[in-house]
Amino acid sequence: MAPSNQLEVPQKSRVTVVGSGNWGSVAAKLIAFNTLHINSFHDEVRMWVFEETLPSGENLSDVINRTNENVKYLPGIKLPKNVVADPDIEHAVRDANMLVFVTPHQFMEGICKRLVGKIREDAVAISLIKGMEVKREGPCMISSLISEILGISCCVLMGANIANEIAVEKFSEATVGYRENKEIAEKWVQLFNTPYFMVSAVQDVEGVELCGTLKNVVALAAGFVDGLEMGNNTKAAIMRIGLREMKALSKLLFPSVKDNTFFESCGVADLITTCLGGRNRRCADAFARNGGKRSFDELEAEMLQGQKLQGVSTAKEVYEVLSHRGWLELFPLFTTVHEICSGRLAPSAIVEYTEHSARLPLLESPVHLN
Ligand SMILES: NC(=O)C1=CN([C@@H]2O[C@H](COP(=O)(O)OP(=O)(O)OC[C@H]3O[C@@H](n4cnc5c(N)ncnc54)[C@H](O)[C@@H]3O)[C@@H](O)[C@H]2O)C=CC1
Ligand SMILES: O=C(CO)COP(=O)(O)O
Repeated sequence: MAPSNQLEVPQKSRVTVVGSGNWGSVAAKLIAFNTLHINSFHDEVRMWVFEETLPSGENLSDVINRTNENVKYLPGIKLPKNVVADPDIEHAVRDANMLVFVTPHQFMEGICKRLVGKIREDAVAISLIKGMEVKREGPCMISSLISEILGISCCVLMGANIANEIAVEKFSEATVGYRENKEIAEKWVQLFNTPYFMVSAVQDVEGVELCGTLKNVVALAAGFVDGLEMGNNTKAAIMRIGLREMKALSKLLFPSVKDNTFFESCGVADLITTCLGGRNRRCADAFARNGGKRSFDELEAEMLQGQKLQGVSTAKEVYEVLSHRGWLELFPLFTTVHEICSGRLAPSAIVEYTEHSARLPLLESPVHLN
């Protein structure tokens, strides 16, 4: 029997980051700084790498571990030495009780299915992923997908977070969304918060996640306007109307979504930064300048070098939800963005249809629509 005067040492939390793209690598950098400095976390941060062979013939994960740099997705930034790249996903998650999911959203269902039965029983998750899946029953947010497939609680972290800016430690803010357990949310805040990355928590997981997801569709609209050289007033109009549609759709889908969430970093601030400086905006700008003649797949491959756009597939997913529920006419901006991306309308349609949207008196009383 253990001597009765022996103090029980609390177990340190072990963190694994599932994903190592542009934001995934920066998230690992933020987290690894904190795990080194906060006693309740184990120093090492595992980062699962979707393995690929670099032009040099080396594996990406080997290069990250040798150079402490993700030379493909975050070149020029040193990662702390306690970030360990691991190409074996089951091995990477095995010992972790805090799982940070940060991959493009289209890969998450497959990843979760691979992890069933492979994670610790006491594991909790957070999703940094901006996107959704559409099932026969309706939209399924990525945090719900994680919770449902893996049977664990899942918070979200979203915000005005262009990864390359946070990588060089420029100040920004982020919002953690949680469902019930404030203690877990506070632990996530502690894990991410640094002097240049200010994180706060709100009890509105769907509101936070829908903000992060839907703003990518508005960013495409903003990019079209830039590509058409329509100027700042038009772009501001697109952002305002987009925000209105974001709020209306979020509340229609989840009546519990709170108005205040749209004023957090995950809301209006993320919308602004993505419409000014994001990848979705940049590719949509090029799409419009080419008169819609080069596909988004082609532009993504050429302009992003392996990084992935989320807005184009999200626009399609949103369109499916709207169409299934008979709401297309209530959301002209969201609808038009998908129709432009899929080649049914010219990029200039964004303004014609948005003018129509601006005149719609709708969406303040969504209860009528259910
Ligand atoms: N980059 C940014 O500034 C920000 C991104 N986000 C969100 O974070 C999420 C992840 O984006 P990033 O880290 O930027 O990724 P990324 O777009 O830079 O990189 C793509 C990633 O997907 C991986 N990949 C490619 N094929 C795969 C497959 N079949 N299965 C699994 N993984 C595969 C690649 O290895 C790479 O890690 C997205 O939802 C994005 O919207 C959120 C905030 C900021
Ligand atoms: O989500 C982002 C910033 O918060 C990044 O947006 P992009 O994927 O358009 O670059």
